[in-house]
Amino acid sequence: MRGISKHFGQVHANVAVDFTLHRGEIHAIVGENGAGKSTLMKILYGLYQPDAGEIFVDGRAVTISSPRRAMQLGLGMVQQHFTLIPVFTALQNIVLAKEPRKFGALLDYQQAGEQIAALAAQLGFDVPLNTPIESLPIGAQQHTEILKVLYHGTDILIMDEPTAVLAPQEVEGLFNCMRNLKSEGKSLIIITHKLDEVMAIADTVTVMRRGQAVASCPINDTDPTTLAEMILGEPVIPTSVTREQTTGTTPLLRLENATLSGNSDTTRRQRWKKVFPGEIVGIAGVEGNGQTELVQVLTGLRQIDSGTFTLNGERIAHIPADRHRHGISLNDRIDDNFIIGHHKHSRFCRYELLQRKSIQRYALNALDKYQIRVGDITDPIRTLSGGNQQKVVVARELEAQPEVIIAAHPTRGLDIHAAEFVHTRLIHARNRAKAVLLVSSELDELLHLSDRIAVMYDGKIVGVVKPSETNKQELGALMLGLNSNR
Ligand SMILES: Nc1ncnc2c1ncn2[C@@H]1O[C@H](COP(=O)(O)OP(=O)(O)OP(=O)(O)O)[C@@H](O)[C@H]1O
Repeated sequence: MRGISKHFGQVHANVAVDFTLHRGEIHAIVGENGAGKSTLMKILYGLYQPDAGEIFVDGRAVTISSPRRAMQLGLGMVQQHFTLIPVFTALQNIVLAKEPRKFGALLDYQQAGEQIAALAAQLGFDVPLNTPIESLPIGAQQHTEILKVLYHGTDILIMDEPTAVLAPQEVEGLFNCMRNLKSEGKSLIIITHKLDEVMAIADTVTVMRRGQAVASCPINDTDPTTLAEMILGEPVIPTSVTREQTTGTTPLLRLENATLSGNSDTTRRQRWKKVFPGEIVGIAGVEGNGQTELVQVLTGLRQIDSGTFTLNGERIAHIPADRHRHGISLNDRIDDNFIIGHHKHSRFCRYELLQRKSIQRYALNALDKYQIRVGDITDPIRTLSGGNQQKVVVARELEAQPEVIIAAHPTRGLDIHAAEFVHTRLIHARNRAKAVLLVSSELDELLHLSDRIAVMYDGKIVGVVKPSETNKQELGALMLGLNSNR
């Protein structure tokens, strides 16, 4: 890609970007939220047209007018938010738009199924091909996306933050798959905010800052500190927050012997849970072990079948795991998204009328505080980069002075700087005697923030440990149900 530029209104998302990918290379793209990474890749995949610049594939100048054209050129993309059809099976999704036929007209799923099962086995994927996508865990959905892209004959695979939704164990599986594809001569582009992942998987790294590609080098010529500095454009100064001694003794949130029937016939049994004021309780677990249901109960989205659940706080913040479904209203304005759920507050609404000026002032203030860069505050929130959308959710929830904070993967998709900012805010909330329940798939985040970590396995809390008295190995074992004697 040479001299690629793209603007949206006032925002210059890409400014004269040069980007080169070699055959058989894994190339990482890093940069702050809103730096222009997704835009560059969407241009390569034909989702956006550049204002200026040229694209060459195999040395040939090409115009990529649509994803269909991109696919013809051997380009495939797994986007931040999957594009699968929930009610279709994995197999139906994979073959969509390239259905195998026999006798010219009849669909031949069997032949396609065999071919795809062989491909899945080769990559080490375990995808139940005949299950509807909506019933599959997120890791299997991602495998389906990858299989779909490869089934369509991809030489260049683009993945936008593929690890953001994966548990640590699944990340290793994805990396193995990437290495396999590379050894077959395929070329891969991965966008990620995690610099240890860049160091582990990439051959080359390109750094983007404010729409420009500011550096590109072999991975052996750099290190995480240098990369972080290039991303920010200034030396990284770690912030430190003091964890104050807090003394509350009345639990703000308590579950006792609570049971909840799952969607299938499993019974979720929460043995014990209480969160004192001024405490961060981390919830660790491999996805699908009851964390989602726990959050649903705590936020009132589902009722328990038996046992007790008490909540002593009045104001509860909820940072949901799936921001597109539960966190924001994609087609609504950015400023309106800042007050969803608080819109009846006298500050924003009088005589049943929204107070536009006051809402805008509030939103502008939050944008500034959380360093969210936007073109126009009245634009639909879907025009923001993924990380900036997440920042809006976090800002809205934390700025409402909640007493209890239920945060599921609050830093998912955030750059290092923004993630650190959110961590600081959660610790501040804790120091001010708020109760925080933090669900995260990142053990480092849990160990860094939590006062206690509860590990979930098969719908139960199988252990509660203090970060100072445990380590990743022990947590990992508990998460796999191997050691539940604590
Ligand atoms: N469809 C669009 N309409 C308007 N603005 C857009 C659109 N798509 C992207 N932008 C803007 O372009 C800029 C770059 O966004 P982009 O999604 O490329 O960033 P990114 O580096 O991928 O960020 P993140 O790490 O948060 O995903 C942002 O300021 C974003 O708001």
